[in-house]
Amino acid sequence: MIMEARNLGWSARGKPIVTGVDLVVNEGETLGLVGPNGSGKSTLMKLLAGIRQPTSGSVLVKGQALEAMPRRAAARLIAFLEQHSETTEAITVKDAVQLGRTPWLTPLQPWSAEDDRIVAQALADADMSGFERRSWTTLSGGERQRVHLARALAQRPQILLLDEPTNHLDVQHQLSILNLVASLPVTSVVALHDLNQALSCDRVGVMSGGRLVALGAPDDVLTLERVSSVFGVRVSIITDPGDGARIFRFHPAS
Ligand SMILES: Nc1ncnc2c1ncn2[C@@H]1O[C@H](COP(=O)(O)OP(=O)(O)OP(=O)(O)O)[C@@H](O)[C@H]1O
Repeated sequence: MIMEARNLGWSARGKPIVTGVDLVVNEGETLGLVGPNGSGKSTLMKLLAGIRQPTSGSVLVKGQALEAMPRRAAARLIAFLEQHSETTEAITVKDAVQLGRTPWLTPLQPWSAEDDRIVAQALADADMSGFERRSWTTLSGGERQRVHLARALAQRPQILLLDEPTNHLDVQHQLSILNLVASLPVTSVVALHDLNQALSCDRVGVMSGGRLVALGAPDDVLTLERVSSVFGVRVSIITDPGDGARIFRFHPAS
């Protein structure tokens, strides 16, 4: 286990938004988080990232309380791609990705050729090589998303927390980012809206009404009954004749 949430909760002005989440994240796995709008996925991700303090319970990273961990130590372990990331507008793509190295730089260990290499690799992995000198303001929504991913990769974390990383991306880049995340030697927690994409995660957690209502292997968790009741739709499954994979189709409930 690399990360654990124990009875984790967060309330806003007394209103519970995330309640009683117990979650063990296994080292090396890709854990998908799904759930309807407003079910608490982003709030849970922010709690796991340590940028929101729990109003109950705790998050442990490698057995240590995240709340008590110095920011730099936490940033060496965890990188977070937020759903609505913002970056200072005057910045270039290279500057934005270089920011990912910040937790690793010290007066005794200043910027080096190794940092240049890691930044170049992160840009290549996010398919943004060649954009280094471009100003952030000139990028499209999908390109911005890929720069944010490159920044998170340049952080060389042990845990990647990605909140809707495929947002704004064309299908080719959606697939390449999910394949990349699965192939990296890191632990990933990924909030997703596409349930077909969630099927390819190692495990899936389902949020509903601020609670984690199911957790396990995708086929066990994403049953027709659960998808139908949690998302309020009628669901059917078709099988891809090419590889036998299951594919969800959704229909209005009535
Ligand atoms: N600071 C806040 N104050 C009040 N309510 C909040 C606050 N932050 C989140 N909420 C509410 O908590 C609920 C959960 O929000 P959250 O963003 O975690 O959901 P989500 O599952 O990520 O949704 P989506 O799929 O739409 O991104 C929503 O109803 C939201 O309006």
